[in-house]
Amino acid sequence: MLKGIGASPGIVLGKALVVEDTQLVIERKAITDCEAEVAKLRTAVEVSKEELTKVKEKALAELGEHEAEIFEAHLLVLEDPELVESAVSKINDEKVNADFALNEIKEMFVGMFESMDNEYMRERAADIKDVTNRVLRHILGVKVVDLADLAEEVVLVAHDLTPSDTATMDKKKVLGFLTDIGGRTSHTAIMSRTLEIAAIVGLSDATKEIKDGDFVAFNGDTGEVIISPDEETIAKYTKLKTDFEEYKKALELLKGKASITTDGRHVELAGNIGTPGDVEGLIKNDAEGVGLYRTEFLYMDRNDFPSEEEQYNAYKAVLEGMSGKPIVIRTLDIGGDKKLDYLPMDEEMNPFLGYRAIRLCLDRKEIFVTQLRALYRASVHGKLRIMFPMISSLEELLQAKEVCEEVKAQLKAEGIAYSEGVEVGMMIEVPSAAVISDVLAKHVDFFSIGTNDLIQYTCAVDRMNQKISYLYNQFNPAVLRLIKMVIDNAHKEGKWAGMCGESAGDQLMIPILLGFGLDEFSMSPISILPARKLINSLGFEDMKKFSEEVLSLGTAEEIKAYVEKTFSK
Ligand SMILES: C=C(OP(=O)(O)O)C(=O)O
Ligand SMILES: [Mg+2]
Repeated sequence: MLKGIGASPGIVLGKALVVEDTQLVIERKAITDCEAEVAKLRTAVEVSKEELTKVKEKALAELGEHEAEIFEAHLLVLEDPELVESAVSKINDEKVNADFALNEIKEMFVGMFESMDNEYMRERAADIKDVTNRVLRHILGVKVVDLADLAEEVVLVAHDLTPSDTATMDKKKVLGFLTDIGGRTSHTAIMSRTLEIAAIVGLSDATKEIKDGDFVAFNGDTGEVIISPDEETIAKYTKLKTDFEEYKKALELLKGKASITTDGRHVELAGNIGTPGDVEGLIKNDAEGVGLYRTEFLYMDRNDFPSEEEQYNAYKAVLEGMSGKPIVIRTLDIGGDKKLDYLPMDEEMNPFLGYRAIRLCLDRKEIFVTQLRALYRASVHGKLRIMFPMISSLEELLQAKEVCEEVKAQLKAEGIAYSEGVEVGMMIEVPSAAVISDVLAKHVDFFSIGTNDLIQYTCAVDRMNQKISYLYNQFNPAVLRLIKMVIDNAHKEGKWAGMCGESAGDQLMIPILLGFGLDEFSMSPISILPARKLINSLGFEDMKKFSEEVLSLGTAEEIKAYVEKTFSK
């Protein structure tokens, strides 16, 4: 049995597909039949082209133009005669095997592009490497795990999954994810919840312990994986799976119902998304709005900044897709662990404490202005709320708001329409902002508490570091006091307070947050109906008392135990 961190609920029984970075072994061989080697190369190129065309069409249909662009770039590389014909000449001139010839040409081009003083060209090197490796695998007969074209239903086992893996894979065939690294708030974990695919992350050596084709059973809630389970275990997991499916059916009945406590307090249950494509999941789960649209995904996996028009279209799609429900769109939160290939940044000792998010946007104002123009232009298509990430002082907030005013003035001068009703708010994820939230509340329409970062900054504990993850605890009394303070300060100024960190959708945190008076809870779409079920069963007045008791406790452990004891009833 393996134990990791339950990242996305669900009971899964299925066959494992271990996604490894297969090392290609390429040797120089003297050959006599050049024609046969050239044919081998050409066939492999054709097969790769067919594969890429299929993947591209699929990405275009399911995910949109931007995701499909990666594959278009790969196809262009294969269609470039320079690459393939150079390899053909090498086979004929030097009498060498096809894989060796292609690999040499690859190395030459990659070296050339990598040494160029141009970010875009350096990026091309990665495309050439990727696509030629695909061809090489075909020449060598190395099994290519094409996540977009899976033959049967599988449980993906990987060291980690990249954003392009999760973007391109065939979601209908993927029963679940098991990864070696990651925590509850890592990319794979967030993605698995968005896609509603059961997942366990942080398993340490799942890729070593689980062999390709092994039958596995796992529980995405508890983080337990059983490799080659016996009959009794299979029966147990099958029963759990049925129970889970019944629970999901009960949740279905809550669609269209209000999120209201037994004594009549309404709250808003919104969803967190990364791309316009995620709106479908929100509608399916009856979200009452979007509480966090992480726009950085628009900027990732590409060669240059997205244009104003491209951004406008993405924001418009979300606003329209949610038919007038409120949509909080967060301005670019890049830096820390989220890097852009085309935006070179200095090495930093502490990237999470460094040049990121609003700091970067205020410094590189042109990036910020383009995004804000797109946002205000899109505002006429729905109910937009703009939110700034990582604000740590009043000065930063005022500067960011000033840029909004400049953008509005620009649009007005150009005769471009925007809505006057756009709310402007900020995330509370830095302790200094929480501490002066009484002052900040006067200048915003709302706060949204980002516990993922607030916990790491309050407790000085890196949210990605497994070794100290025992210190990363949402029940930490210091964190809870800050949350309560922020909500109270918002309310004193007549503003609303929400939360878009992972804690907002946590069944053990919801009773406390409700008692603190949180107005909006924004979470992974799959957590919405379970949250509604819970809230509908709780009394606001009872939770107020309960949360006061929680605040009187001294340690995270005591608090967690107290919540568990109270709600296990
Ligand atoms: C929602 C948050 O932002 P992110 O997870 O994108 O850093 C947070 O910090 O809680
Ligand atoms: Mg954050």
